[in-house]
Amino acid sequence: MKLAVIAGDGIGPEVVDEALAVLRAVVPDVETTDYDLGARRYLRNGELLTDADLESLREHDAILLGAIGDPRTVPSGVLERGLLLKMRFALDHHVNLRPSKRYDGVTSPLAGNPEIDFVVVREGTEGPYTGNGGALRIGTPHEVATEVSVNTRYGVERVVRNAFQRASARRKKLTLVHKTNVLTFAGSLWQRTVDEVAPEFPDVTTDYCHVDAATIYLVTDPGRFDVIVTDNLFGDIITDIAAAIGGGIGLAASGNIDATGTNPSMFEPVHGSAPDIAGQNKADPTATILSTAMLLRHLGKTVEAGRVEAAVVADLAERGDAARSTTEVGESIRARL
Ligand SMILES: NC(=O)c1ccc[n+]([C@@H]2O[C@H](COP(=O)([O-])OP(=O)(O)OC[C@H]3O[C@@H](n4cnc5c(N)ncnc54)[C@H](O)[C@@H]3O)[C@@H](O)[C@H]2O)c1
Ligand SMILES: CC(C)[C@H](C(=O)O)[C@@H](O)C(=O)O
Ligand SMILES: [Mg+2]
Repeated sequence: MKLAVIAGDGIGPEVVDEALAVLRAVVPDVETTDYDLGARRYLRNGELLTDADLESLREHDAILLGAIGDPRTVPSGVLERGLLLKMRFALDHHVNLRPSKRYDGVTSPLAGNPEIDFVVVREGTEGPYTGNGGALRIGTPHEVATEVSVNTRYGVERVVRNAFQRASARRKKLTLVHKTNVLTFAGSLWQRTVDEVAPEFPDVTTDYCHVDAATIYLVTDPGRFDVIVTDNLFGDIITDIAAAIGGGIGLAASGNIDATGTNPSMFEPVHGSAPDIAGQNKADPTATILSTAMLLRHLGKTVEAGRVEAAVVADLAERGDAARSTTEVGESIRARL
């Protein structure tokens, strides 16, 4: 198994260290290649993600990433767009898979500590993320900025079909989250695509929620969701809510998947570089460890993935509220493998 490792910025290296130690314990012969990508390299030589980096990343079975972005030293968007999004787009990571699950022993901030178990299939290569737009008369009172959302039938259909497949393998309910009452061009394309793919999955019930209402239901009635399919930006926003209700951003894992298998998929925590706690051994590495389990499962290493998940589940069941350091959590999970 050849794994590319991008520790990245802020807490990235801290959480990735713990995840790699877990991974090495279950797959001792994993071959890793470290990539110096992120703020340090950008500030040193201006490089973000070169063609050579991409070519080399493609030689791996999968990519593990910590976090990208260092708002204290690099202007917002430079690393996020020029590196992270460039990689997701270049490697055609169209399925951004973000499960939300409240594990036993974890307390949700929601009243009654409800069971939470749904998956967001976030489109990963289109929407308002494509960089299609611009600004005129910058800095003047007449400045105009546009950020165009790109939605193609091809791009929407492939994630919708992927989401149906996942729903069919789960509780058989698919909810489209969008804003069809206002974003009528894109909304119509998404809704029609869901309606047209639905007959291929007669066992799956479909539902629709405007994204604003979805934020209500996520905190009042998360049990109504099984699989959510949504666009890139709505998916970004609701998966931070999904992380929070599931017990915290430190537990939320994700996969950026090229479902065709042409390019290596990339696994990373949902959270960012958390500059407020970076370098303090405070970040929870659980999200990155669970992302590693997703990576193993994606590569067909189901036994190893199951071992990692079981160790995390056992640790969470007994974790309690006492604050633990990054390294303590990592050690505790490894001890339970
Ligand atoms: N995929 C990524 O690499 C990714 C994702 C989100 C944000 N970012 C970038 O990260 C930087 C910081 O962004 P932000 O502050 O909006 O979001 P963030 O996710 O980094 O932090 C939000 C809050 O969550 C906390 N947090 C995050 N991860 C945690 C963990 N593992 N354990 C405990 N607490 C944790 C932080 O301390 C902070 O209070 C920005 O540059 C942003 O663009 C990158
Ligand atoms: C850093 C940013 C580009 C990224 C996104 O918006 O996809 C992040 O917020 C995430 O959720 O992975
Ligand atoms: Mg986000």
